[in-house]
Amino acid sequence: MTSTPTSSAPNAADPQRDGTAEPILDVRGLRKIYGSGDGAVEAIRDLTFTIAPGELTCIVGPSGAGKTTLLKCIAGLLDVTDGEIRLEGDLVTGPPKGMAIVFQEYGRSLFPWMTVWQNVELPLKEKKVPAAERKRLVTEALEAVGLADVHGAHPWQLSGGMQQRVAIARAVAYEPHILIMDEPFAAVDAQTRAELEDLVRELWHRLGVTVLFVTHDIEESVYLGQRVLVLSNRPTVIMEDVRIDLPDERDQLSTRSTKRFAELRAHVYELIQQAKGGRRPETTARTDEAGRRDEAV
Ligand SMILES: Nc1ncnc2c1ncn2[C@@H]1O[C@H](COP(=O)(O)OP(=O)(O)OP(=O)(O)O)[C@@H](O)[C@H]1O
Repeated sequence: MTSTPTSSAPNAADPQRDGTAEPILDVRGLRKIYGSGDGAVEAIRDLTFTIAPGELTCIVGPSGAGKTTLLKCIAGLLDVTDGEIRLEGDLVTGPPKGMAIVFQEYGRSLFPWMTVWQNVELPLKEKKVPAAERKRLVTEALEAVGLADVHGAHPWQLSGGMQQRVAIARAVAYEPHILIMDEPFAAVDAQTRAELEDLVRELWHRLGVTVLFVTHDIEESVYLGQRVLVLSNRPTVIMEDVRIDLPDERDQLSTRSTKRFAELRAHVYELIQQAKGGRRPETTARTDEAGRRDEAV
């Protein structure tokens, strides 16, 4: 296994690691089994991690590892089988107020009959934000994602990348405490993807929002994150919590061409390969209800 030092060059916002902040998100002993009996599928076996306020954390794992299941549990869209999830100290039992989610399928998450402005404004109306405040929030959000001049267009008149910017504007206008992004750039071309990655880092810096970003793309996770949580194969546990000790100022060209970037990418890649091959960390043994030790291989 590639050895990767994880304690040098602290990044800008890293209060959790030095113990100065209460976690905004606290996932403890999370287990999720779909169905029951012979047809039961154990998607997540045992996940425990915390996210500090203001952190930008990426999650990667092999296909089918349980990434979407984890996000759905965090978003209160799925009941957990065991364990608990707390957001800002409160147990998650349904969609939490301080959370916004950006999905991969922007085409399905925007309403085609509404203008860009109306799409961004909609959750604010549902939140009963007064009209003047809505106008300010929508204006600022559209400016932040570079779409102020197309506010009257409909989503289908925009490129895929622009539509995803609308979805991001809608999320940030909501002023979430935590922004969850589920493979948001999987469906756009490489150049647009790079622009959107930089947009996420810029908004994260500017707004101070906590970001949890799920991706299939190892390079993307290293470029974006302060941490990368690498998940094992199903039933999921954490393979490693990798600290991304790259400088906070990142640039698509220079950052990606550094030696450290290459080392971190290789390390995460190797972990994923090991996960695909069935390796699991030694600490994933779990005792089931009958008291039997269920050793991970
Ligand atoms: N509703 C469901 N009922 C039964 N099994 C399910 C259900 N949803 C997901 N699963 C199973 O749980 C496991 C994890 O699925 P999940 O979609 O969370 O993985 P993922 O890591 O997001 O996958 P991908 O990377 O391919 O998007 C998979 O084996 C999947 O088949």
